Amino acid sequence: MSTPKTLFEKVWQQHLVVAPANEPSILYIDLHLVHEVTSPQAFDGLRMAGRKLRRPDRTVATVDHNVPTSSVQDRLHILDQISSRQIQALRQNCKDFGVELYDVQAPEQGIVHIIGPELGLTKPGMTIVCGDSHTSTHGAFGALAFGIGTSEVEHVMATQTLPQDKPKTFRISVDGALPYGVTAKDIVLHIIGQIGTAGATGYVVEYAGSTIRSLSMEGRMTICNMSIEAGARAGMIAPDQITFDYLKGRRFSPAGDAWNLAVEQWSQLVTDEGAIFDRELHIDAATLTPTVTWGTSPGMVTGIDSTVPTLDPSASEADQNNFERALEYMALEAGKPMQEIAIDRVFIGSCTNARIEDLRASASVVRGYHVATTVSAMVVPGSQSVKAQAEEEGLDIIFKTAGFDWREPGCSMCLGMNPDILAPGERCASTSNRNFEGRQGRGSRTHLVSPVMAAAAAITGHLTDVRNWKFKEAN
Ligand SMILES: CC(C)[C@H](C(=O)O)[C@@H](O)C(=O)O
Ligand code: SF4
Repeated sequence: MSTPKTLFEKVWQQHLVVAPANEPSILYIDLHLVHEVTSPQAFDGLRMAGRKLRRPDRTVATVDHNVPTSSVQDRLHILDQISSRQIQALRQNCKDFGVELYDVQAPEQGIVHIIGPELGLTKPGMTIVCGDSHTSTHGAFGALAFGIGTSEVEHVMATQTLPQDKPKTFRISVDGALPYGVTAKDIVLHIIGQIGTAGATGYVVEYAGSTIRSLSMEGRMTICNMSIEAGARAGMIAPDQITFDYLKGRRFSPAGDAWNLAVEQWSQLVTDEGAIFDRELHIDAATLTPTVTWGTSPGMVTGIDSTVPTLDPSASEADQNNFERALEYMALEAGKPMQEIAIDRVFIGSCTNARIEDLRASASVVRGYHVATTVSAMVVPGSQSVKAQAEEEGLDIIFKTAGFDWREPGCSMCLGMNPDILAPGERCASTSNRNFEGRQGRGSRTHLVSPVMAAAAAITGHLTDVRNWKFKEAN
């Protein structure tokens, strides 16, 4: 019998072109996703070298980071010069190099990590890269998916391969039923809080266990998305019936006999019994609570029913300094109950939490209520398709009636690269993935939360324990 293998090892081995000793291996890349920010120099490099794209048919581009979300009109006439130039460059490059581009008005447009899965471009067992750190999202399908730098983007464009050092493997098993009010976002925030933002550096994480198995694809994507915030090279979840059901019938999913064959092959993509990981962590789901960040890194988390932590005198000097700096930046005092933190803005969006299920969850909290008078709140669907689906279900009406701004798809307030930013000093409950200093605009203060927690905060005007929420029925 052959040695038991992990899911990662199977995908890795199936894509090895060569594996020379003492040098990085060369991996074949199945799918290359492209957006406007990290591709211009790569295309320029190809142009200067007089090269073509090796596999334009395995390359797909969209615009997400820089597009305004205020109105279709604003997207067609982008005022910001840098954004406008980057998007214009992507249009020209895709034309010159024969790449499919889902432009602002295309029904397929959206955040790159949202459209890959929803179009069925993302498939189990693939290698997927993109010049974007949150490419880890696609690992939820049992793909090996990771972010690459601009020079690597050029390498993949030219050769459809990538030199890679083999990462180590780390299995994080979460078992048991999720307590009421606890979501996939809370699981991943908890994990990052526990292992730290460098806790998975050098590893590919496989999420396993009954809790993970019970999650929808949306929830699994939320978890894999934030793997990078724990430093991981990638996050992966073995494909199963939930994965197959999600993919069936999607535009680029196999159909007919090819579907049955694909499912048969995808079903092999599980970690074999007895396979050895370099590291393992077990989490009991019963210990999880709705989790929120208080500081300026995704690892600075606490339970919503807890308080802003106090300085740990046994921590290293560097950690103590970081801690104090974070409190100062966030304008918080140690010991303050999390639920007493008032917020100015709410952002429901991003590749972490702007899929249809996320919007449904937020809407279920919002239904029948109104946004607090002190709060300005927005919902930014992750893609045109999510937006259309939400509108079909009437979720937009629930949000708009409650006083939320209902926007066009894009990265939006997840990062300050488009007009959706916080004013200096403003505090936001956000469903995104990063709360770094200045992430949502200069001087912005971010609390990372789940979609239901963001919705509850919008209504009450402060961080709120969604476990006590009184849901109102549709009338
Ligand atoms: C702009 C892009 C390169 C960046 C990333 O790599 O993640 C962005 O998507 C982010 O989330 O910070
Ligand atoms: S939504 Fe945010 S995290 Fe995701 S790709 Fe866009 S900027 Fe990056």
